[in-house]
Amino acid sequence: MTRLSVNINKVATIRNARGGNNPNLIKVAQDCERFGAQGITVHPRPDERHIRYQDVLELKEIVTTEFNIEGNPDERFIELVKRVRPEQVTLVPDAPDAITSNAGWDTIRHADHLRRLVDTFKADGIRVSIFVDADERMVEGAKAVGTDRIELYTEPYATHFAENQEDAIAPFVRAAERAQAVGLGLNAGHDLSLENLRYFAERIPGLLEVSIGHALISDALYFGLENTIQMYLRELMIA
Ligand SMILES: CC(=O)[C@@H](O)[C@H](O)COP(=O)(O)O
Ligand SMILES: NCC(=O)COP(=O)(O)O
Repeated sequence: MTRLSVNINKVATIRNARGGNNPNLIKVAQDCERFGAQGITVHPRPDERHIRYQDVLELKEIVTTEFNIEGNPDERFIELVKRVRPEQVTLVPDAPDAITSNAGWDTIRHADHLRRLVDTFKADGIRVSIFVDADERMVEGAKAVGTDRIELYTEPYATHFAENQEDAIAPFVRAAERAQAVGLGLNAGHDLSLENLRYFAERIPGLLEVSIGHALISDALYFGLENTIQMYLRELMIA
């Protein structure tokens, strides 16, 4: 079964627009869980433009499903994650000024750095996932540094899905098969949506978790949060 982790970055974006506490991030996280989400994902960025470091500390107190913290492992991020000890940390190679995540790690070039990070988080009992492109060499590189899981960066899939679904999914199937062959757990995320999720989940072997934020929170404007989470869960309920 593929689990749904709701990324609540965009809820914090709206809250921060007015400087107050509306919408209340803590309540939204609790409601996501109540409505069926099997995890909560946040991606604190150095400029705290949406999730603040303080949010992560407060969320740790109330999240009862899987808490997944994503981000670029700079010193502040490492310290935060080790303090919070979420179920999972996802390492993402974001430039500080990137509008959003736009690539996976080069797991071969950065092998030593990644190995040290994996070791430090695993020593605290935190499951580690490494964000990678759908490239079998990068999957093998991730395995070599000792990570528990990888997260496939799905933006290229989402972009090409409208033109040619089979071509869009093909590298992701190959990467997933490689992950299975080498014994890596598999997550996926970025730009997954009601349009492209079922096709992806039906074809990707061993898909353990998807984290979805931008499209899901946007859909919630039209369908409401509870309905929207149920709609995404239905897309994942496949034989
Ligand atoms: C790691 C990843 O794929 C991203 O999707 C990220 O979590 C989204 O970040 P923003 O919400 O800042 O675009
Ligand atoms: N890891 C991906 C994630 O958390 C959400 O990405 P998006 O759905 O906001 O593109």
